[in-house]
Amino acid sequence: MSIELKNIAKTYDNNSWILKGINTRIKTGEFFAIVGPSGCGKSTLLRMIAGLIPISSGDLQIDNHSVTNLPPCDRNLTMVFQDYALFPFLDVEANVGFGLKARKMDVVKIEERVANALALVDLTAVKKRKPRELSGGQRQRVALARAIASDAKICLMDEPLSNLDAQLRGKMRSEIRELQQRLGLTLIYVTHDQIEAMTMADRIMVLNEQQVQQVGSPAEIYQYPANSFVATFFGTPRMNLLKAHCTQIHNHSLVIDPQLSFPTPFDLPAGDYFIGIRPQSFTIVAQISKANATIKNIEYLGTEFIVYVELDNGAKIRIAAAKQSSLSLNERILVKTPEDFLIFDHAGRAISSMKGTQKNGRTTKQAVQTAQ
Ligand SMILES: Nc1ncnc2c1ncn2[C@@H]1O[C@H](COP(=O)(O)OP(=O)(O)OP(=O)(O)O)[C@@H](O)[C@H]1O
Repeated sequence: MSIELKNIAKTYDNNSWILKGINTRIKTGEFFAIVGPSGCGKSTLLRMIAGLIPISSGDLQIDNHSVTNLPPCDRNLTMVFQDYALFPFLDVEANVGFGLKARKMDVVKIEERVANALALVDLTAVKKRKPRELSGGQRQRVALARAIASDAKICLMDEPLSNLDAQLRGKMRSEIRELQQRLGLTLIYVTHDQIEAMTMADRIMVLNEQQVQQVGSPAEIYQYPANSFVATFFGTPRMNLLKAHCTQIHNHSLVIDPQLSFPTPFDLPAGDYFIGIRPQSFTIVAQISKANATIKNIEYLGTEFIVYVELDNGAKIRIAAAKQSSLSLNERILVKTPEDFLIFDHAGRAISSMKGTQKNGRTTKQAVQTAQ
């Protein structure tokens, strides 16, 4: 079942907008993540889709029919909450079958559906236990089983893994993804965790400052972020964002002074910009004669080092270095201009991915030069 959000907006007090102009179409069978920082309105949007709170303006359609004014029970969807919302006095089986019983479904049919759902999430052995007798991961699975048993084709999940430890979160991520695929669910998944969104979703909607910043596949969002907010929200460690200035240069040579200089393959008007560089895109050369930076801190992460570097102009950058690197604190190094970088205008809007880009085959007479 597809879901369409048409110009949806929300205000709680008729004064300030929590969300505005939210437009998107979620396709049948899609795993769609809604991501953004705390307080950006993710849960509000999900609750409006569920019908738990009213939509202030705009229209919500499921399979091309408006459901904006329908109660939750008529929207053919189910929801998994952050705290799982299990009844403590009911055992696992009764929790999973609760909604079906409330819908007055035939008892034999309920038993069959519950048994199937519990088998799918591997909980048959603990079906007589109360929620307090389960681990966090098992409680999470009961909530999943309840969603599965409802047989709704749309499932909404609000930070369902945030109460679990890192190891279990990793395991549950792939279990949820696998279930979603197997059952052909249209799944809308709210999280503030960019890694969760990147690893699970077919497409991601990034929310910030009341608005949609970008909708795209994980690869599109990572490689072609629409703006500097999206660029720095995704990726670990965070993308470096350096203030830059574009100057006219002469004789096709590039302005190097004082630090890194970035050749732009097309003309840019003179002015202020930001250069975005992933920490993995830098290379460091331990070459004291041409050094342009100093190592200020080194973090060992097992597979790589994160090296915190200060360029001689005072700009601070994060560099991901291979674990074989032998670098030491306060060492003078040469940071080379990376080939792979993004350019944003002064307001943070992406101008272009620069890797391999060449407009009209022309050599540029401009360079974007980092400034502090
Ligand atoms: N019932 C309410 N009345 C008034 N304001 C509310 C209400 N619920 C949420 N808000 C406000 O709406 C904004 C968005 O809240 P929401 O819970 O949707 O954000 P979120 O992105 O899900 O945050 P988090 O990741 O921290 O859960 C916040 O500023 C919050 O204070």
